[in-house]
Amino acid sequence: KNTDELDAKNFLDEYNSTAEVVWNAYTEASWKYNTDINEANKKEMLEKNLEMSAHTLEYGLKARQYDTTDFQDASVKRIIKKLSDIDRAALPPAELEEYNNLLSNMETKYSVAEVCRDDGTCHPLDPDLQKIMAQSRDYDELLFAWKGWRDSAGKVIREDYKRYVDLANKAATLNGHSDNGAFWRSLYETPTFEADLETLWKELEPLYLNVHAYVRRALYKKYGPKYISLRGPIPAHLLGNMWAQTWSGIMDLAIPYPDATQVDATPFMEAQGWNPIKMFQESDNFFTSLGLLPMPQEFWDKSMLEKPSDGRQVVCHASAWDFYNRKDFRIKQCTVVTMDDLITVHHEMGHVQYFLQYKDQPVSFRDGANPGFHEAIGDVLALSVATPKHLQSIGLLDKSDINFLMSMALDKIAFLPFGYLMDQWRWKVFDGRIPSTEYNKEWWNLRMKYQGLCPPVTRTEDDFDPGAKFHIPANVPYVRYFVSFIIQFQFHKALCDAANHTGPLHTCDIYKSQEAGKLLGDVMKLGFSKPWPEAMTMITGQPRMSAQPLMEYFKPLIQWLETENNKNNEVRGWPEYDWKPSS
Ligand SMILES: C[C@H](NC(=O)O)C(=O)O
Ligand SMILES: [Zn+2]
Repeated sequence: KNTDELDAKNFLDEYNSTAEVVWNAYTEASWKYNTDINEANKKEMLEKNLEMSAHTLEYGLKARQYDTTDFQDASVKRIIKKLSDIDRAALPPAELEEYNNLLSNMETKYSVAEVCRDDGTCHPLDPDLQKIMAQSRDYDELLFAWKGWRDSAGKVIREDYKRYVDLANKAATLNGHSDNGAFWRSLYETPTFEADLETLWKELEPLYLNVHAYVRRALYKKYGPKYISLRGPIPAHLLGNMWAQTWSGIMDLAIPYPDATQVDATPFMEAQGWNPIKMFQESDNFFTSLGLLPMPQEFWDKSMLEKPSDGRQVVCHASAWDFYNRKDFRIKQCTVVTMDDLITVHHEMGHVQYFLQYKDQPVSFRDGANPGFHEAIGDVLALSVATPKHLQSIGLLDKSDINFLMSMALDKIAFLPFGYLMDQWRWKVFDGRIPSTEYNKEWWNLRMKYQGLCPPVTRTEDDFDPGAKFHIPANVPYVRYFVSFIIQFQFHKALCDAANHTGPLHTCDIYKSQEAGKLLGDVMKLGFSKPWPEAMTMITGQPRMSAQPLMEYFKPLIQWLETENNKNNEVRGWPEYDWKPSS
């Protein structure tokens, strides 16, 4: 083994400069394919992917030659350790090619899937089916979109997925992990990670049960006893979202005080002629108001901020892109002018801000402190943007606190069980606790256990409902969003303290606070260079994930919900777990 630290430093310099070139080439090809899905672009992307894996393999094997035990420089040790895990590059060439083809085929099938009516008109997920799921209040039309999407997008990738699991596990074991789920969890560098997540969920479950019971009552009023049991699970297609992962789409049914001013800024955005560019400029303005970095001109020149109207097929799922040349950063989003998408704009801009802040780190450190950090940044700013005070200041609405907190809870609290169950399903698939013969049964067992949902129509193993959620065909881990929805409230509280905010946490708007911006900017500059508990301590003064700030933020609503649900003698949970809606 090579114990020469100077030699290792030179090796890492060579790695860094060659990686920037190879990763940039792949990212450009991947962008081209994602914004113009066709065979030629797919071929180019797959070639560049193989070149990237060849580079990862070459340098990964060299990195493994070093024994860094007695090295002085902690960063050199950290990078050598990270390089030594070569992920899919460990697969034999034929299987690597098969794996990459599987991944691009699954993501493409998802992105081009449509649901067609008897009259021949067909609907893509974005914007058509998403709009139906958020706005329709017709039980059968919702069922048409819900079942149609799962038939068109989920069912068709079930066999691909089975093979993907085998290859992902093979790559993981070749890198010394027990299975691919263990590899994904290793990115958090936290031996007690699973126990920590369960502790957080147990603390937050009572909040979720209160929101679930309250929303079930609202849906009962709308759809009646045929379709809703006040002691049973909720049919999964009635929650205002294709995956029932956030519920603000049915805020009109759940609003506590209908005569207090509306909570949804969408009508105001439309009335004032907002367009996607304006939404991104508004977000950029928020970041610079904190003293954070503005988007570079290249961002405005090269991003795709709307769904193209020239017939190109694109991957509409919103994403932020780092081109690893310290200059080029983009967002790809099929933006619609709604409050919901204004929040998503801030989410994606948070990723780009992180890219900008750590762009001078070595490529191995151009990542979030952990994947949850990366997902949290944009949401932290959105917590300020969504406040009545801030929306007023940008000429949008005003309203009562409970209505506002309910709209936030329908997204932030409703999401927690979904964010938690997605990778519980995948970790069990990867470690064999869920065999392929039970993919769908176990998916719905988890959907029932954590979310208190049931399918509106019978599901079988001919279906593959997890495949109808982007991150499954796209091989994007998901527990990062559960982590993000916890830590974003820790960050929010810390930044509000830095901004000398006084009063209840949910009224805090850090807009224009240079102190808050500096705190956040300094953490983003670290990238992946330090273990995330150090980054957490820099912001919050302590190293752990904690549910306390989220509970503090929602405190006024929790009390209101307890009172309201007790008044209605609501059952918390779904003891009638085998109830089914009439179909
Ligand atoms: C929460 C997650 N966000 C994202 O992919 O950007 C989702 O959309 O499911
Ligand atoms: Zn994200």
